[in-house]
Amino acid sequence: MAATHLLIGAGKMGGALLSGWLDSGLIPPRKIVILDPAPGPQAVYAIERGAKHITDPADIPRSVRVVLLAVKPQLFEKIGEPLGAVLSPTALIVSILAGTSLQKLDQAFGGRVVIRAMPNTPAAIGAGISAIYVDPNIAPETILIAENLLKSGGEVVRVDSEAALNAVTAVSGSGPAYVFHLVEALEAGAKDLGLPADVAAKLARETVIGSAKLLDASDESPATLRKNVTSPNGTTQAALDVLMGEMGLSKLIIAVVRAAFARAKQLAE
Ligand SMILES: NC(=O)C1=CN([C@@H]2O[C@H](COP(=O)(O)OP(=O)(O)OC[C@H]3O[C@@H](n4cnc5c(N)ncnc54)[C@H](O)[C@@H]3O)[C@@H](O)[C@H]2O)C=CC1
Ligand SMILES: O=C(O)[C@@H]1CCC=N1
Repeated sequence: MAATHLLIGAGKMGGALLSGWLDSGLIPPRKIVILDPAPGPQAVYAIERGAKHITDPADIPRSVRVVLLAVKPQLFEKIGEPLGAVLSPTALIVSILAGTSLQKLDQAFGGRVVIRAMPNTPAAIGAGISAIYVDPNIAPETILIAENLLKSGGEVVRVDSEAALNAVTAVSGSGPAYVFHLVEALEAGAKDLGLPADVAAKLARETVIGSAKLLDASDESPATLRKNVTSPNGTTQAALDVLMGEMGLSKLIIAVVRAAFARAKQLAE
């Protein structure tokens, strides 16, 4: 069975998407080639099941038709053009690199169809959200191939400008880190009140997991679910007076996503 799909960079995000391909049965392992000098655990699992592992771009099979590019943006500067020289001229390139513009990608992969996407790590368990931007001239069947690569990791939305991908990166690409830090912060708050470390960690973790599951299962908005916790003049009200006050979380999160957005734009320069 000739390999058709190439993953370049099988680290945290490339590996997460690779897990989705295998778990959903979208691509059989024998059709996958992994180019990475130090593949992560999901890639090792795929290689054990028949995916081909290479470390030299010269070994990329000519049969490869679809490429998922998932190396660090800084590395792309070095390996982009050499890759362009060896890939099939008809290969479709899907790039998940933060802030790496289509213009830069086209310089390396000129003549090939290139689609930019921004996934997130919950894709590893099929609970991700990805956004893609596609040039309006790209054929629907080609777009479908790119969407399917991401759909095995969760939901996919389309944005209508390349610039919007930098905002997506700041919100959902980096977003899981904000939520995990919320767990860390809640744990710190629990310890500050004198709870034992193991109890603090469990309370924080299960509160975030349970709230996310409730949000997922409920038809109510996040605002209604928040109000459902809040008794007039009760404890939650006292907390929300701080959380939603003058220097509250909304202002902080707006500053947070703006910082990520600025960095994504900087990477594109
Ligand atoms: N981690 C995340 O949550 C997300 C990451 N991204 C994007 O995904 C890309 C990868 O990020 P991570 O997976 O976090 O990084 P990572 O460092 O976990 O993975 C990068 C992989 O590239 C490999 N690599 C190094 N040199 C290579 C070479 N010459 N050829 C092929 N592979 C090589 C490394 O061994 C590593 O396995 C970045 O461009 C990032 O912007 C996008 C969305 C979310
Ligand atoms: O931190 C980063 O640059 C990448 C992009 C989105 C999540 N991780």
